[in-house]
Amino acid sequence: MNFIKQFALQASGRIAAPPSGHKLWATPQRQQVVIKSSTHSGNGKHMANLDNSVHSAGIEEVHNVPMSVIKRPIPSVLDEMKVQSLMATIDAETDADNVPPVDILWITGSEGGNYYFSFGGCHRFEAHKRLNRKTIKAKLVRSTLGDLYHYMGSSAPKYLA
Ligand SMILES: Nc1ncnc2c1ncn2[C@@H]1O[C@H](COP(=O)(O)OP(=O)(O)OP(=O)(O)O)[C@@H](O)[C@H]1O
Repeated sequence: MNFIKQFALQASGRIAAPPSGHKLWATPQRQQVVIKSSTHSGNGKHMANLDNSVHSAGIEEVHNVPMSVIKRPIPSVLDEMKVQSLMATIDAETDADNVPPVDILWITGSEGGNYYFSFGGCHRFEAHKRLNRKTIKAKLVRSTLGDLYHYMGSSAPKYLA
């Protein structure tokens, strides 16, 4: 746990905190998953230049985040054709890098647990889910409960522990 706390403490501001390479993830349930991160896509293209949201514009590091740790509190309204099209793109190994990483809000709870919230990227998320992908490419946007309130209003949790 000290190792994980080190990551959390080092992180400040809207940056992807962990260094490149393997990262040990902890969920509130204390599950631990080793995943890989990189600043480059598989074919060497620099992902940061492909599609930056306003939230992740300054973040270059891309992580393979386990789908199972991502909370999506707001149901998606989906365009079925777009989901199907994205599934085909993601499934075609050579085209997969055309799909940019989603943004994930990373919040550290008051007792040190890590929480990963996602609001946009509805079609990319759904496509990964239907393809039974275990992970999704994402940029981690260091966030607070205040940021969560911005998305969820009074439905936002008052604390995360
Ligand atoms: N076959 C495809 N269909 C749709 N988008 C694709 C496809 N291949 C690559 N992309 C890229 O994937 C990204 C999809 O992002 P987009 O904002 O359109 O949807 P989303 O974020 O997944 O869902 P939403 O905007 O509804 O939350 C775009 O950058 C788009 O260029």
